[in-house]
Amino acid sequence: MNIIEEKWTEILNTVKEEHELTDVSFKTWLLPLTVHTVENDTVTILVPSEQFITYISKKFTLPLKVAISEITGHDYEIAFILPEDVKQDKTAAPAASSNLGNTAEKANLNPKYTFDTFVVGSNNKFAHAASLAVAESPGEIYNPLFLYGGVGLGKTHLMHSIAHFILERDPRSKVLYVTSEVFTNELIEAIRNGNNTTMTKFREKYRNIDVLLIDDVQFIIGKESTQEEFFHTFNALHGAKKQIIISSDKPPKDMEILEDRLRSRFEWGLIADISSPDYETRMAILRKKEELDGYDIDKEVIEYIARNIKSNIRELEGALNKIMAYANLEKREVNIELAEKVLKDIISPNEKRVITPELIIDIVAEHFDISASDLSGTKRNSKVVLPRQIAMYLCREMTNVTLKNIGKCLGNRDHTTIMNGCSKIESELNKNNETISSTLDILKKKINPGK
Ligand SMILES: Nc1ncnc2c1ncn2[C@@H]1O[C@H](COP(=O)(O)OP(=O)(O)OP(=O)(O)O)[C@@H](O)[C@H]1O
Repeated sequence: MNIIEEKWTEILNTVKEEHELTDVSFKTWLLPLTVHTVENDTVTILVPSEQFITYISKKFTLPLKVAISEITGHDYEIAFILPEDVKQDKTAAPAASSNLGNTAEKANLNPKYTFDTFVVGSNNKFAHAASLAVAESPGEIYNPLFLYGGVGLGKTHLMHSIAHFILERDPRSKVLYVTSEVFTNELIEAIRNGNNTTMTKFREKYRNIDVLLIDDVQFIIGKESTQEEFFHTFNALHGAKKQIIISSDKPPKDMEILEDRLRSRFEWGLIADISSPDYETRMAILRKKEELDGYDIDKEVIEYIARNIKSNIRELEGALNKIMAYANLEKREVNIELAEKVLKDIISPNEKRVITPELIIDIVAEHFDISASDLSGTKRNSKVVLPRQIAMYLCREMTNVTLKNIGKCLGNRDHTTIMNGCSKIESELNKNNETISSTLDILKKKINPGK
């Protein structure tokens, strides 16, 4: 064993300390690196993944060189090699330092969605590494970063993680996270006001930032003026080397009615997908949630959930929450019998999603960032009234449940209240209220992703 191999752990730890790498960066980039050869004063380092050799070489060549020199007292050149090129001795480009943005503003982020709480599995390994690379060097390497995957698989969680990471490193950075729904609604509002000031304000908000994260971009596709405005926003930010991160339910090539000029822009940077988690990842996610929420649950119960809920992590977490809520309410022990009882509506034998008022209420509440009990409660402020009417409307549209029973699920309201709520939404739709209609489209898709 040569001195570099002998001191490899110390070298990596020195890079970590001197460059203040977080544990997640250290684990993702440095720990997987191993010494391949040391010859002619060159250390060749084996990088396990092809996708990130450019990033690793750009980011870590110099720090590794310095750490090696400090620890061994001797200067070495650094080269990188991939497993498939081991015999061909292919090397990568030298390093450059990174440089983050400046001035202030905090985005609207969920504090729980960070890299630390994100479980990495084979389904999201690439998307996670791509997100971390962008978080570490916004605007520099992969621009835009386009994340895609099915409903509830962690796209939003990753986007928020990137935003938190950037803001933690540089609190002055202007980071803005919005759903495409918010972008569309603000644009509709600005156009509706019909004066230049509101449009100028809208443009200032979206173009005068360092990092724009736009979630669920599929919902702006086909909306002409939103697409047009987004195109110009994209160009302005990209041209100024500002980072853009986009999420969608499918890759740009499969977005049928996407304009070609936007499609090609979406494909400029890096496209990374998230697929459904395998059993081990589902177990790890449930374990993580158990740890974060301070639960102590029987392994059998966790395994039961992981075995039966396969394609949506939101549902996976929802199942655990439901069991815990039920156990608390009924003061019952959390065991497999309880899990089977509580989850019987979710876990149907043919795995078809059963659309119930409870499911609709949960999804509407989450969408509007309020609790399900707010929806069925008696509060009458603007934050809950519209979501409640929307929940009533969707329950009637998407289930065969009677008005009376919908009323029961929504805090024992009588059937005329439900009818009135539905009529309010219908009359908005008749007035071509685009905001409500796009919100309903999004919610229907969340409730019934297969449709
Ligand atoms: N790998 C993961 N580790 C831990 N939690 C995860 C992971 N992936 C998803 N989750 C959790 O699952 C839930 C749903 O994830 P998220 O909202 O990010 O999905 P999404 O892909 O954006 O869904 P949608 O298509 O509906 O917008 C969140 O509570 C999130 O924290």
